[in-house]
Amino acid sequence: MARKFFVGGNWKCNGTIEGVKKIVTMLNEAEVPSKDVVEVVVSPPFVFLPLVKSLQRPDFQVAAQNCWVRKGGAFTGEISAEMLVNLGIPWVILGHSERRSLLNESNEFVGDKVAYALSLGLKVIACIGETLQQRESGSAMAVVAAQTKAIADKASNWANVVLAYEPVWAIGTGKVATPDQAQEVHLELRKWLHDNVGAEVAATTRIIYGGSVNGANCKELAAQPDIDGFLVGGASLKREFIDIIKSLTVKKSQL
Ligand SMILES: O=C[C@H](O)COP(=O)(O)O
Repeated sequence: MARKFFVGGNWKCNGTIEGVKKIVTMLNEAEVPSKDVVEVVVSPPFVFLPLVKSLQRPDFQVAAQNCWVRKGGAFTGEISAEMLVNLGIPWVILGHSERRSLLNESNEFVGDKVAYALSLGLKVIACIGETLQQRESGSAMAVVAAQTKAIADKASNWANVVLAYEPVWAIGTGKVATPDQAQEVHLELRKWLHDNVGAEVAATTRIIYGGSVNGANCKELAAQPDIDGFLVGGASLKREFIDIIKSLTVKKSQL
């Protein structure tokens, strides 16, 4: 089964009502491949989710940027997975490196979150990635394997998981991984899934890349055989996000 190209736009902690409306209008007017070819999911901050969902074109979907690890209740400031389901939000980003590093989310905590969100029927963009220090010390693959294992240990339904490889050193830095660097990790991750979860999951799970993706570098990355799309930060707030949505041409493996 072919893996459908996936492009996520993570707006992070940005936006105003006016700004959000402008981005949605820009995306609504864009000519892009059909949803049978590319799956587009934009992730505004929680407070703008209903607005974006109500204004956005029907072929695009929305994602929350986080949710609580268990059933909601007395957890001031948190948003529960149940609430996302209630609002009809189909996707949630979990384990983003900004949450792992700034809010001390551990591998196990992220694994629990992924499992709980999946158990309620949400689809999950699960983020993993190594720091520069970890890459330079040669432990990049061990780090992403441990992060993936914490998810795999608890995840029930891989059909609803997109794995986002986001090297921390490439996030918001303008320092994108080279297509070869990204492909190398994606291929290793697919092998890890094959050996530890199963051949079917390895063949069908989308592994997307994030970290300084923009309109200029997206095509070469998208041509790599194991890069199944992108999770885009800064550029998802700009017109070039449309170029990224359209970046899938012919895979290197198909040439
Ligand atoms: O979730 C998106 C990533 O953090 C990438 O962000 P960036 O495209 O601004 O580097």
